[in-house]
Amino acid sequence: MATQASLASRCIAFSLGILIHRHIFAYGEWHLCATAIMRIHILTWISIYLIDCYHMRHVEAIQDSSLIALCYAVGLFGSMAVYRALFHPLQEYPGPLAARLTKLWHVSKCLDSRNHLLMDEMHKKYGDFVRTGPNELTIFHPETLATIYEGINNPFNKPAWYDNLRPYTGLNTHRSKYVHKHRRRIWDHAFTTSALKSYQEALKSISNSLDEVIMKRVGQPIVINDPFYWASWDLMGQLGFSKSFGMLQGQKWHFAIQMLRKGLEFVGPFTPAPWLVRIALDLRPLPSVRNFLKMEDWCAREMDKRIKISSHLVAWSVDHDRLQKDLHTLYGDSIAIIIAGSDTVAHTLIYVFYHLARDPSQLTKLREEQAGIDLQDLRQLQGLPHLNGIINEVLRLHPAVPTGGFRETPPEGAEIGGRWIPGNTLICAPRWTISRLEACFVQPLEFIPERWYSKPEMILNKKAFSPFASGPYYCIGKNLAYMELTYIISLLASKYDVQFAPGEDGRQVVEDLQDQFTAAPGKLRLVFHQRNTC
Ligand code: HEM
Repeated sequence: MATQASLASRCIAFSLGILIHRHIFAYGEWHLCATAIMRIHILTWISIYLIDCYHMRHVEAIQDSSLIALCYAVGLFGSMAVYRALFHPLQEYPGPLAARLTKLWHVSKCLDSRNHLLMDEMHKKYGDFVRTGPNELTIFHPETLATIYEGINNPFNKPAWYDNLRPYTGLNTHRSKYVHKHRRRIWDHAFTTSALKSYQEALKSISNSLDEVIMKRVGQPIVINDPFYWASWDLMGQLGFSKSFGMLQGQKWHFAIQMLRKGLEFVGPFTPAPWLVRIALDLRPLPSVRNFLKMEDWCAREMDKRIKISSHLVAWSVDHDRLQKDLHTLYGDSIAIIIAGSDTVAHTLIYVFYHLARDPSQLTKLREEQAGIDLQDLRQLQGLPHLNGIINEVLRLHPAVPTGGFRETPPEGAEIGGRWIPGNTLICAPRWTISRLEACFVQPLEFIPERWYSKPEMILNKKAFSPFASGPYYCIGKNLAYMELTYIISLLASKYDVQFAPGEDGRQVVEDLQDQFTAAPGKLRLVFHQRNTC
């Protein structure tokens, strides 16, 4: 009798697993409730065990409840696996079998945060359209970036990944187009031409501090990553919170930024599975997760002190008497300012100087076009073709956001690169591979700044170049980034010769690059020499 009851309960558990998949989990988004779902399942398991304890011995109760849980799991995950492998609308697209079944495949492959290399390998193996998740396509067709981003009324949506900062939501993470449009208008005030002009003084002062740091180490090997990160973070601290982090002055990392950079380490491996990010943030099992949360708190506290770029954002909430209501948005915005504005620029500077050290003729060309130019006049610098060519070529070969910037097709589906993609499919378009396609650039792996001004025939398809994205979510800091890059590169190029440090061959900076949504380059050791102007 007891055996029959146990068998019946296991059959019920198995069927329940299938039903829950087919009628509940197969619809809508569940990532935000991932921790609650996990807890409900564990509690149910414990409850079954306690009920069993009334009419069984302790060991039998454990066995029985575990078998019921196992049958339920087989029903649930079995149903998912059969549907994903055999009946899913993305069925026709090639890709690894494990990737069709679960995103845990992707997580396991990204433990070293080299998603850009993994995706490149997928492209070589499977072609332009690869199924990299149960409901995800990674598309390498040159048209993809333009299709998913461009156009004021672009129908593509931001997917679940952008909920990672919840409850905070910054400009870059609003998924509602309506809310984003409204917040973007407020942000726009901080990036007008006159606002950018008002940031020049801070930029020049921080660039001078950077110059002093390099000057002190002239003739000696220097890991250039540190000063470039310090400079870009100090500037964002100054603009975002009206307070530099003081890293260039102290020549050491600020604790909050150190926490942030350690915290970002968990973004790389967990990026493919937003539900896993949610569980990690709620349960805080890893030091990197705790660091990330500490950094969020720090940003929230600094935002309370507001000013400069932030002052434009805070002023609107104050004027509309909704400061308290907007706090989570303002905290999210402060995280957006410092992460989006600092990591990206430092990354780009590191690769610019990597290329200058590899090919000294680039420095010569930069100096030739500097002749007769007032290096303090940022407008003149922005018109220099070779300088801009170098920046664009670095952004092409080393995009600061190598694979991130995911989108979801609209519910009715969409065409990308001549193929119809079903609705609500997650689309990944890895810039790192697309901007190196032979179909789009002549000698795609070579560093040729001239292709951006005197050799346009070397660009076969400009749509493959989208380092700042485009359309309604394009990078609001693009002009600020060019302003920073042109000024800092010109200043250092005019004063120093640069070469690889003894024993440095430039491989580490490229090979150790980590893709953590924004990218973290490997170490680069350089030697700066004061320029001989005689
Ligand atoms: C080389 C420098 C930079 C690069 C390559 C870059 C790249 C990008 C990209 C690709 C996006 C779109 C991300 C997505 O779709 O999820 C983006 C968005 C954004 N960037 Fe940048 N960025 C740079 C510098 C900056 C700077 C200096 C700031 C200044 C605060 C900034 C602030 C932002 C913000 C706030 C967004 C979100 C815009 C929105 O959703 O409306 N970025 N950036």
